[in-house]
Amino acid sequence: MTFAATPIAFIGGGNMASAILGGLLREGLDPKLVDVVDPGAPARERLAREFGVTVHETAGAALARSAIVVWAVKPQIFRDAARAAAPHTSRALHLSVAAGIRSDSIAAWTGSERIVRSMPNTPALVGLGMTALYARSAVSAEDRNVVQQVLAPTGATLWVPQEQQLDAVTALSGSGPAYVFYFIEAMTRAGVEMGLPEEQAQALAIGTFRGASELARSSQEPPAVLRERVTSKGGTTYAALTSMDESRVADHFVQAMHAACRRAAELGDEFGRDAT
Ligand SMILES: NC(=O)C1=CN([C@@H]2O[C@H](COP(=O)(O)OP(=O)(O)OC[C@H]3O[C@@H](n4cnc5c(N)ncnc54)[C@H](O)[C@@H]3O)[C@@H](O)[C@H]2O)C=CC1
Ligand SMILES: O=C(O)[C@@H]1CCC=N1
Repeated sequence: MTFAATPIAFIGGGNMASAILGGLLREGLDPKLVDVVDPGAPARERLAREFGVTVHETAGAALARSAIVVWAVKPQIFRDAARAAAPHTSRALHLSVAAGIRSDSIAAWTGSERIVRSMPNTPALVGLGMTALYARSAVSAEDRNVVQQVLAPTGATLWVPQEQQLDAVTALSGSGPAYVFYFIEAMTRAGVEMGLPEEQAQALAIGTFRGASELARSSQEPPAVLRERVTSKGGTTYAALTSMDESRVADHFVQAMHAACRRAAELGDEFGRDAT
């Protein structure tokens, strides 16, 4: 199966659906093969206008043609959305992007075992996403290959062997772009406080993240060595990092990510199969 000729449905047409769909259409998927279900009129209008796909207010028989169903709804409404779509999607390969919702729940709601859970991130919008994938045992090598093709236009993919590891991925790369934006905001604020115009401070902060990321990615050295190379003894970086260590910034940051990981697991409990 080549994805360019594969009918595909999206349940939920928001940020993540748009990122994946946009990538697929850029790579040559025919928009006539795409159905999107979203009860939100503005989302439907935007998807039809931007992508030329077929939009539906509710799930129905039109979904029966789809070989792949991408679940891109919030965890809180996954169960209701799944119950509405399940009668029409029993033959499909299911790909979920929802945080926390376990594949046991998705299997119970859809009546299917062909389920891949994924955790993408929003840089998928510019083709630089990081997506981790977990497949249930019923998923064939060919299905895995199809999922990788579907996500390839959004960036890099990797498989994790244990479903629980997706909670860690969620805390790391799923939520991670928000941490980077948080640091960009803080660095910009500091630049302004120290006398720079906001526009320049923000450009310097964004460019620094971009350059440092590329350096870390392309270098043979680990990030700790690259950090040490910036840090002259008794110099400015040393002053900043000493202040961060005194405030235990790294410890607090690690704790914050544990909170995100715990929340991912809680979402699975709160909104999963056994939730009341
Ligand atoms: N935004 C992010 O950075 C990431 C989000 N995710 C996951 O992706 C999923 C979707 O998140 P976003 O796209 O950011 O949310 P979003 O709010 O942009 O999109 C969700 C869409 O679902 C629609 N919807 C509501 N009820 C529905 C129903 N019954 N049937 C079909 N569609 C319905 C909404 O109208 C909305 O357009 C979530 O489960 C989230 O955990 C995963 C990785 C990163
Ligand atoms: O904040 C969230 O719950 C979702 C999952 C990862 C990024 N956004």
